[in-house]
Amino acid sequence: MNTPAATAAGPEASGVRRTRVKICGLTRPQDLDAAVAAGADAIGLVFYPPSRRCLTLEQAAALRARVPAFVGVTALFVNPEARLVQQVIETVRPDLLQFHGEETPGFCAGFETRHVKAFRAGAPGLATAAELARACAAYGRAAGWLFDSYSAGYGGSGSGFDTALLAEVPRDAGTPALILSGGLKAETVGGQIVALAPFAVDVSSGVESAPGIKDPERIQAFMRAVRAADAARAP
Ligand SMILES: O=C(O)c1ccccc1NCC(=O)[C@H](O)[C@H](O)COP(=O)(O)O
Repeated sequence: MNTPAATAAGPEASGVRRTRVKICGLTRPQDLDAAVAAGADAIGLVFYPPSRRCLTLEQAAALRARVPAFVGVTALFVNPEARLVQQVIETVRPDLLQFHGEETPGFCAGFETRHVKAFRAGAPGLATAAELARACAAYGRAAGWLFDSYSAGYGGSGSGFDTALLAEVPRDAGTPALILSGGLKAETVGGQIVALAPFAVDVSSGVESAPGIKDPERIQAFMRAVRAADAARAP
């Protein structure tokens, strides 16, 4: 469960006043349009075959073509072959790669496209705040560190984690952006934003009616909750 525990990083730590939002695991054009219309900053496309949200290159390229200027596209992988990542880069042209598996820092940084490294908070080796902070430090070339829950599978599970584990994650200017994820929904995201001041939040299950099927009303409710929390913590 996501608990808005106090951490070393208070709402002022990042200086962020508008929390960025990524809607992840899109599979249908109408869901993409709904995310863009609701004001999402970025969308995520999954390239992990066991996932019910996994796309073919052709499906992903068709979705990508609908994304307007200034909305980012992120391609998600779990322990991929470099060849798949390269194919996605060439076919889909994502703005960011997002790695959810045990990819090494060198692998993640070995492509011309920048990346986000996802961490499963609470997993063996990432089960204390100090362990999580140490793991982040190894991925200093990432554009962002995304914190997800530790559950069966590698992500998009809809379950949260104890956010006290984020207490030692570096938040200095110039460090990778802190992206909060894992089981967020309209009812809970505001409290997390006020407590943790993440640079961005990332949601999939919490705006779905079924895996891979987004619900426009849940997307809108999620965006409203984020904006209300931003307003609540404005100076
Ligand atoms: O969506 C998937 O099926 C998936 C599979 C493997 C790795 C990552 C995956 N999704 C990641 C995300 O959707 C988000 O980054 C994050 O995990 C949020 O998930 P949720 O708890 O469902 O909001």
